[in-house]
Amino acid sequence: MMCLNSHRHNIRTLSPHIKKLLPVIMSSISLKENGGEVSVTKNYSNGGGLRDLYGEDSATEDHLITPWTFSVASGYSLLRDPRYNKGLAFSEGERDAHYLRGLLPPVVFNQELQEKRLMHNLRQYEVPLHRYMALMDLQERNERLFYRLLMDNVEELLPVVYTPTVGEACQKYGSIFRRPQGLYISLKEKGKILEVLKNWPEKSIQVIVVTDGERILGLGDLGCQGMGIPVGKLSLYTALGGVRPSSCLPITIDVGTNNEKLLNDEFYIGLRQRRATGKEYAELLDEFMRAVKQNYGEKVLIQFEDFANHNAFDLLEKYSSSHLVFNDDIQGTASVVLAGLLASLKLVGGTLADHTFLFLGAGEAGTGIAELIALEISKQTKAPVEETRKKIWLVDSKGLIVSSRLESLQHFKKPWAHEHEPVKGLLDAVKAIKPTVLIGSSGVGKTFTKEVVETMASLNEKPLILALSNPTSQSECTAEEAYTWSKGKAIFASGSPFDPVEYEGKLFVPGQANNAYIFPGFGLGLIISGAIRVRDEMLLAASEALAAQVSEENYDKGLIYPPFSNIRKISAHIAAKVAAKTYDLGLASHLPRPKDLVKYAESCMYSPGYRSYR
Ligand SMILES: NC(=O)C1=CN([C@@H]2O[C@H](COP(=O)(O)OP(=O)(O)OC[C@H]3O[C@@H](n4cnc5c(N)ncnc54)[C@H](OP(=O)(O)O)[C@@H]3O)[C@@H](O)[C@H]2O)C=CC1
Ligand SMILES: CC(=O)C(=O)O
Ligand SMILES: [Mg+2]
Repeated sequence: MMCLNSHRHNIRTLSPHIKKLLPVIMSSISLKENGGEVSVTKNYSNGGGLRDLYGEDSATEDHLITPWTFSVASGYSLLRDPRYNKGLAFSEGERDAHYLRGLLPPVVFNQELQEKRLMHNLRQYEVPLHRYMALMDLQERNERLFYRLLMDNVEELLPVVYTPTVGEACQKYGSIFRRPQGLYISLKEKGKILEVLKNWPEKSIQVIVVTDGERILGLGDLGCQGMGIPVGKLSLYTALGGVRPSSCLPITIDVGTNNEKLLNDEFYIGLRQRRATGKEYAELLDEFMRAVKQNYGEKVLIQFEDFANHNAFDLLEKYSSSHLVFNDDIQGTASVVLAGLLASLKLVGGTLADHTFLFLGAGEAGTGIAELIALEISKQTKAPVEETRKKIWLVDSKGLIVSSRLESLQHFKKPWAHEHEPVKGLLDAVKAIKPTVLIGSSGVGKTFTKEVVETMASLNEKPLILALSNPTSQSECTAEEAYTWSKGKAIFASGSPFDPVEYEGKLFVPGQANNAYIFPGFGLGLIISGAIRVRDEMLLAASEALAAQVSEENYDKGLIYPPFSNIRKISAHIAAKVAAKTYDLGLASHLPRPKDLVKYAESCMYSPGYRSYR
C-alpha cells in the first residue's frame, strides 16, 4: 500500500450516491472522522495501478454507472470554500499545512485589515446595487469576513443587504444571478420535496425563511426572484441575532408568477407560467411543510416571508398548531410596531389605551399590528379584546373599514369593521377618526400627503407617524415631508431608512420601524429554549424587551427605537424574554432552563472571527 496524499473533505457535502458507495470506497481508502469532517487517505494497490472499483472500466455501453468525481479538498479548494476561506488572512503555518503555498501572494493580512480594505472598496461604488453584488460575492467567497463587515458596519450595510437595495436586487435577480444561494422548490419538484431538501449540504438546520415571491416588500409579485428576501433575512439572522449561518436555509417556492414583465423577461429564473392556486398550491405547500418536519424535526423554525395575504393568514393558521411557524410580515411587524408605540409613550404621554390608531392598509402588516396592539391594551386594562379593538381603525383600497362593508370583507378585516358611516379617502378618515397615531402599511408610496400630515399635526401636539411600507419608493411619506409638513411636531419612523433631517435649525433623527429589530432575536429565543410552538404572548414579550432597550439618550433625539449599532445586545435581550415566556408557557424543550437567559443567549451567538486551522 502506498499513501499518496491526505486531504480533508466534509462528509456532509457527500452526495447520497457517494455515501452509498462509501463502503466500497472504504476498501481502498481510510477515513478518519472528526466532528463532521473526514480526513481521507487514498490507498492505491500495488501491481497494475488502480483497481476498477466502481466498474467504470469494465462497464459496457448499456451498463449504468454513477458519474461522480472524488474532489479532494486541496489548498485550492479550501480557498474556494466560503465557510473556511480566509483569503490573505491564512497564517504562514496554515499556508504550509493546507497546501496554500504559492496560491496566495506572500503578504498576510489580519481580518481587521481585510475589513478596512473591503469597506474602502465598497464605498467606491456609487450605485447601491453594485454594493449589493459586491457583498453577495463576498458572502460567497469568505463568509466570516462578510459577517464581520455586516456586524461592524450594520447601519451602513443594512440598507444594502436589506431594504431598500434588496428590493431592486429581487427585481433584477435574473440579470445579476451568479450562484444559487438557497433552495428552489418549484412545481416540478412536486412529490420529491424531501429529496430536494436532502440535496442541501447542511443537515442541522434551525431556521428556514421561505417565500413564494408573491408580495415582495411593496413591489408585488416577483416570483422566483423573491429569493433575495430569504437570503437577506437569513443574513440578518446571523449578523443581528447570532444564529450560525450553516443553520440557516433560504427557500423559494416557485408556483409561477402573474408578473407579465417577468414572464416576458428572457433572463427570468423561475417557472414561466401563471401562478398555481387552490388545491395545486395547497398540496405543494403541504408537502413542503411535511418534508421540512420529516427532514429537520419538530424544532426547526419556519419563517413565512412575503407571501400574499390571501395565502399568508391561512398558512399561519393551518400550521401554527403542528409546526414552529412565524409570519414575519404579520407577527414580526406587529411586534416591532408595538415596541415603538410602547416606547413613544415616554414622549407623548398617556397609556396605550388613551390613543386612537388609524392605519392606511389593512393587510398582513396592518391587521397584524392592529391585533397585537389590541391584545396589549387588553393585557394592560383587563378589558376584553373585542372592546380594545374599537380604538383601532383601518383604511383599505376601498376606504374606511366599517360595519356596512362586513359581508364583503376578507376574514382578517372583519374584526375591524366598526360602526361608522362610510368614508372614502384617507384625509377624510383622519378628519373623522382624529387619530393620535397614523400607520402606513399599504405598500403605496406618497399616500401621506401634505394635507394628511398637516391634519395630524393640527389634531395632536406630537402626532406619531409611521410610514412602514418598503422599499423607500413605497414609503407613505419621507422623513423630510413628515417633519416639515408637521412643522417639526411629528415623531416619525419608517420601514426603510431615511437620513436625519434639519428643520428650522434643529436636527431630527428618524427611526426605522422594521421587523429586522425583532425576528433575529425572536428566532434566537425560540432556538435557545427549544420552542415547539409560537404564541402571541411571546410577541408581546419581544415588544416589551425591545421598548426597554430605548435609552434616555435615544428619547432625547426623538427616537422610539434604539440604534441598530447595538443590535446584538438588543437581540440577546429579546431572545431572553422570548425564551423566558416560552418556558413559562411550557413550550420549551431545552431543559433545564438556563439561569441567566441574557448571558446564555449571548453565549450561543455566532462570532465571525477567524478560527485557526491545525
Ligand atoms: N416595516 C416593516 O417592518 C414592514 C413593512 N411592510 C410593508 O407594508 C406594506 C404592506 O404589506 P402587507 O400588509 O403585507 O401587504 P398586503 O397586501 O397584505 O396589504 C396591503 C393593504 O394596503 C391596502 N392598499 C393598497 N393600496 C391602497 C391604497 N391606495 N389606499 C389604501 N389602501 C391601500 C390594501 O387594500 P385592499 O385590501 O383593499 O387591497 C391592503 O389592505 C409593504 O410595502 C411592505 O413592504 C410589511 C411588513 C413589515
Ligand atoms: C420588512 C418586511 O418584511 C417587508 O417589507 O415585507
Ligand atoms: Mg416581509
